[in-house]
Amino acid sequence: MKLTAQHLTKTIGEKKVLSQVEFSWQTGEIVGLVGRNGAGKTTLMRTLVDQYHADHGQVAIDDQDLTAVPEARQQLIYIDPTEVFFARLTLAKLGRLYALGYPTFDQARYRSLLADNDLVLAQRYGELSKGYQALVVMALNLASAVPLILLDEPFDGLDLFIREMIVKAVIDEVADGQRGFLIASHDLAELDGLADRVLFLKRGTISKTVTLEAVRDEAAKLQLVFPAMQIPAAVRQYGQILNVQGRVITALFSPYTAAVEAALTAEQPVLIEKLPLSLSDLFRSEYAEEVHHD
Ligand SMILES: Nc1ncnc2c1ncn2[C@@H]1O[C@H](COP(=O)(O)OP(=O)(O)OP(=O)(O)O)[C@@H](O)[C@H]1O
Repeated sequence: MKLTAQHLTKTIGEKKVLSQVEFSWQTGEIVGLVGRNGAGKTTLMRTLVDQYHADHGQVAIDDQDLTAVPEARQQLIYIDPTEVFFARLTLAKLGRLYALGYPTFDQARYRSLLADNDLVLAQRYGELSKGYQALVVMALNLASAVPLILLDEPFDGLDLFIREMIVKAVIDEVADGQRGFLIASHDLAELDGLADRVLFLKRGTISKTVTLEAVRDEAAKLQLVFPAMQIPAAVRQYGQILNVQGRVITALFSPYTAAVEAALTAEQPVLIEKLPLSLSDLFRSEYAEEVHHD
């Protein structure tokens, strides 16, 4: 099953929050969604499920346009625990509520997921700590048995063990290819190990899509020191400077080809060393220019 978003545009007040957003995502895939604060990640999720009506554009699941075939939305879930009703409801009531919206909802699985974490049906959502609230949201997502699951900041404020539980649940769920996750997160380290592909949201649109494995094959993060104090032109021409400390330059070269390597070697570096390339480096490189402009 595949979700396709095309030309999605959403203006809120005077602000064009989303502009011509295009991407696809399918079951079996874990896709990360990253962007700076206010980039529009939550708005994108809300627009995908029609909580916000798009001004333009389409969202389709397989070949079914969600506006023309609204029941196809039951293949897609976005739980927004900031909705006011959440806090006052018991976990039992939340289960019943989601079972109304999602006919596939499995009450037995919901109860068992809660019990695994010592959560009791009579407890009110609003009385739980942040980590346990996150586990309830995950239990609702999984019990809904919906193929395409949107997670908005699922790791925010969670301790290591609860984070690991959520990561494990996501990995287990995609293993048989029946489910897919789109995860918006600022936890780049967590997404790095988890996402197959990462969408970068910038100025309201998907500015870049990165398959982490592919980028690690074709790009290189290098630490460089040159005899002269000045940064050689080749570094600026082929690379994106991530950091300069004294004479030590850290830069990202994407792609890192034989020609780029030759151009750098021609500058007779005193040090040229490959460093592990992380999602944080790609994030820094993608948004560096915005930071300088702020
Ligand atoms: N209901 C709303 N009313 C007014 N402005 C809104 C509303 N929803 C979103 N926005 C604006 O849209 C922009 C994008 O917000 P959004 O919450 O989607 O960003 P985000 O990428 O999820 O941010 P963060 O990482 O900080 O959570 C912001 O400028 C925000 O103020």
